[in-house]
Amino acid sequence: MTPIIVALDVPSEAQALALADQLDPQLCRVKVGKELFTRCGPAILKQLHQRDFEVFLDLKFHDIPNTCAQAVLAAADQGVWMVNVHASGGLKMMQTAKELLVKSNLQTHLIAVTVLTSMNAEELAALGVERSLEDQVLALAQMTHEAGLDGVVCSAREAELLERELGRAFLKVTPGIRLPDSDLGDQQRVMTPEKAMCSGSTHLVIGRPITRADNPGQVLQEITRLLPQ
Ligand SMILES: O=c1ccn([C@@H]2O[C@H](COP(=O)(O)O)[C@@H](O)[C@H]2O)c(=O)[nH]1
Repeated sequence: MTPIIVALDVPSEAQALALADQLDPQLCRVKVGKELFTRCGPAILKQLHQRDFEVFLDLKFHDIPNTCAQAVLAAADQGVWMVNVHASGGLKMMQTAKELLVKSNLQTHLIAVTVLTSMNAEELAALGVERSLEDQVLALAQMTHEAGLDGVVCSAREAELLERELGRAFLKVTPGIRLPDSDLGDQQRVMTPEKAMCSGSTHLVIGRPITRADNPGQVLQEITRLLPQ
């Protein structure tokens, strides 16, 4: 199965479906994030499922344990393939969400965001985090693992460390993927698709390098060809 997840960061159902219709569900999954979901609601998930896409609902829940768990359950009830929370919500928040999914017999993958790929070491320090960025990613990933979740969102730069410490089966879902000629935009911890896969990423989240291309379907095919088999 393909490791590529295309981020459909657009403001309307029409734009999201026009993009999806240029992508092959054999070559990618799609990600629905805060912008699209807040504008379109669960209807967009149904439309994407009807087109045979598996969907990562990227709403990054972060709340008290009961509220977070119920939100994760509501997402999983929509039939999404993957949903996420912020690891900084803590062990109990993550455990409660996972337990509710298991009790409800839902197979949706639950992962947790460590440190956003748009952040660098200085910005993390400005939040009062005294550990290095890598140590903070590792500490949050270890907590996520302890809580029984399926994996984390991290940058590809930390994937090798996490594979060494937590194993290959623990998912490393990595945004901040850029082609050599792509604009970085607001991303700071970036890597190319091939290097990310060789560094231990299990899934690549790719937004603008595909969605802002003149021919998104063709760029998806080109990236697929570049990946190690
Ligand atoms: O740490 C994170 C967590 C989530 N994201 C999301 O991934 C995509 C990346 O899009 P690009 O256009 O390829 O930059 C976007 O939807 C983010 O919300 C992230 O970038 N970093």
